[in-house]
Amino acid sequence: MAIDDQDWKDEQARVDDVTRQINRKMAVLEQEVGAARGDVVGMRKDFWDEVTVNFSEPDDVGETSTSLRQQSQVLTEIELAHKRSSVTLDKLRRLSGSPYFGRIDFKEVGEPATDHIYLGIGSFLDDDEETFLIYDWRAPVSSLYYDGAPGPASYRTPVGNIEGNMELKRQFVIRDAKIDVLFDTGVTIGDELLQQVLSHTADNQMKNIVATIQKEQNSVIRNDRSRLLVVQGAAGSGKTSAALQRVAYLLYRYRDSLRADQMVLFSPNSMFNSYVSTVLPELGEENMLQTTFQAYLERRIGREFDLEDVFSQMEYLLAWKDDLEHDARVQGIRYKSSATYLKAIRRYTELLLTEGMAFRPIRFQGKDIVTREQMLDKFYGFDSAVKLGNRIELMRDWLLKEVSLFGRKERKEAWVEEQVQLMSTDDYHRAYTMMRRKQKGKMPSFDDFQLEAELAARMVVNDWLKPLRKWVKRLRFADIKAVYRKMFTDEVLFAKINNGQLPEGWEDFAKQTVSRLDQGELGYEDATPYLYLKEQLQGFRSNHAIKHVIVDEVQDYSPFQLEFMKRLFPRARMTALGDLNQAIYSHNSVFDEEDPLLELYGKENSEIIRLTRSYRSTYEIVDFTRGMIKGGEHIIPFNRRGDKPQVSLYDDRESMHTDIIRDIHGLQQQGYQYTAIICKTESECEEAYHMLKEQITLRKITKNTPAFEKGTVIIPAYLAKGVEFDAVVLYDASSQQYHREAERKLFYTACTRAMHVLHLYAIDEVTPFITDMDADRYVLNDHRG
Ligand SMILES: Nc1ncnc2c1ncn2[C@@H]1O[C@H](COP(=O)(O)OP(=O)(O)OP(=O)(O)O)[C@@H](O)[C@H]1O
Repeated sequence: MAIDDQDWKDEQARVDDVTRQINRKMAVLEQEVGAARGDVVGMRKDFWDEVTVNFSEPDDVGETSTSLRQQSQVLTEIELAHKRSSVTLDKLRRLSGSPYFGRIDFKEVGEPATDHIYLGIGSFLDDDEETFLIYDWRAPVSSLYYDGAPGPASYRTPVGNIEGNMELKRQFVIRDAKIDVLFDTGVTIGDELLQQVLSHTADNQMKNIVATIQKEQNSVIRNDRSRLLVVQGAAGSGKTSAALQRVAYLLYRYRDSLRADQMVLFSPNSMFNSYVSTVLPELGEENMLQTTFQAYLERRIGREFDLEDVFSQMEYLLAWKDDLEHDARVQGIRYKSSATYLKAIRRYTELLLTEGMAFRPIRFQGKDIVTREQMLDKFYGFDSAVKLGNRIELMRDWLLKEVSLFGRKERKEAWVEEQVQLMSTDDYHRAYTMMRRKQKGKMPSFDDFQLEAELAARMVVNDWLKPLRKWVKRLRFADIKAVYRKMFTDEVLFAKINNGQLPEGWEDFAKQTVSRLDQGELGYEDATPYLYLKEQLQGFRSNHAIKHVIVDEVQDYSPFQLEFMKRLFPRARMTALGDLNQAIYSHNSVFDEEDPLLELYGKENSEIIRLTRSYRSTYEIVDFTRGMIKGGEHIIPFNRRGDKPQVSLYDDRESMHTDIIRDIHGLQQQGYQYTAIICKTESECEEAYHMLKEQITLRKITKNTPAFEKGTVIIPAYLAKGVEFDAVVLYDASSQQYHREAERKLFYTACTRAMHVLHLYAIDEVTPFITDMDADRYVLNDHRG
């Protein structure tokens, strides 16, 4: 809706006024912060002058500690005030150039006047601290802006619903305190503004979207009812964005009881972690904890095995060979990621209460301290009601005692005497000091030589037994690897724990599992089950401090892994975001079957929100990509226009490379700063990189790349998950590379990374994922002879 000149002038006058007030407040705060900083530094320096330190009499000691406590309290208060002022100052700095982005006029039922509510990324009060000149976008009243249209409207507050009438909804773009764009709008947050925002080029970090949050995204952000919130959304529908604004919202809404370090985000890889890490600080909030599931597995079992990571597994599976070994591995992966396997392991642990446990004997220099049989006798000698975890703990205490008894006897052995002779002067001095301490100042006597030698022997034995004790304390005597391995060597046992039957392909994948274990390796598909079994035996390690877990790209998790996470964070609520069409791994996905995710906390505690509008890519790119997946017609492209994707076909690789190089140069000239050449695998990236790197400046992205940076990159499709580029050049979209159904989602994921330009190159024949769709969704350039 057009705004008349007077309106524009009035609004600019208000911007000027608010900015003036912000700047004034900033000047005051800057002084305060400077002074407080001086106070803290001064206090720290003078700390000891201000307190009376006297330890000579008991009364003085009391007085001294009170004085110390008071001083440190004063210091803490000053520091806290300093921190608060710094945070406010940061917020004001962010507001000063662009104080707000929206306005609503709302007349509450029963109130005489209409309120003019201006929304920004933080709130700001006038000098009297009474009137809100700017409301925080997360305040209850702000939801009107995102959800309502002019007319009767209401919003929820902690004390109930407020009804009224929205008389106006206005949007602004303010830069350097000058209004650039101003218009009134209807239901949705103006398409015009979205057009502007979305036509910008990519950035090396994700941006906040608070000015243009859409209604359905707002329902994700403000949902605080369910234990589990599942967000299923198309590629580019704003799942990650909504999740991050949701964290900011929750931190605001529950600011008295929720801190950023009580929330954790599970990301698909570490590059993604860096990509999203600026959104919350931009919104004035501290970052939540960020990790990957892989990093967690590494930490828990990376020392026990040569642990395969999910990307290496992916490389193996994509280097597809039509052989039995490959098929068996896929069958194994599917089974091992299922909830059925989880139940089988539970049954197995029940059986272990009566038989089948495996132990490593406790030995020292070839001598048995406790044999395997003795350990089994002890383990199965406990009352049957004692749980596995408790038994292992009791075993640990018993074994430590046995090691001590053994050590005492060992002191008289000849090797100990030899070691005593070899002791360094320092060590001997240690033994001597220990002896004097025992004697409590008595005069040395003739027997002391005897005692000194005994203590030296004790020291030697203790030092030598230290690693063994540590090993016992870490419960390494429970041979979890053997217990896990046994499942795959005993088919009767396996059938028994698996509903009386062997899963399909068991013989083959069991052999593979055993062979890898014997080489000290653990496949990615075995990692979580192994850890689960380990925890069943040794007790679960759970994190009670975390109150909220956000799982991005949740389709990449198996039901097994999600169950595991639920146990890992027993007190947490979960937000799970994903897209069925981007489930690129071979394992079962939590999105595979009939919403197994909803079983996790029970349907009554779960809610699902679907996002169908796609914002990242132009209309033409979305129209093309949705043509390659089932149900694609439900994805609604945002109406930002661009060129149709170009598909170029060649006879040979050399001509294809020549054109790719020309294409990249052209894209650079057009000002696109983020361009990706996306390959299927890392090995394909490697080959292409060598062919292209002389002619274009190219950076190779691998699973170890920590941060997303500007320029032209070459990247395997599975690592491009979650991020976006101005232009995507899809390297080798030929039918030879992409034709198996299992590759469809990977191909889709790669293509949906493009914001403005999508160019695909192929040799001989184009993938059926493209040729099966209407030819008018793309432009074909056939360069074959
Ligand atoms: N309401 C919005 N206003 C402005 N930009 C938006 C909005 N929603 C999404 N976007 C933009 O769309 C792009 C895609 O968003 P995001 O990465 O959050 O989507 P996603 O659903 O997680 O995507 P994918 O599953 O494909 O990784 C981002 O550039 C984001 O800034």
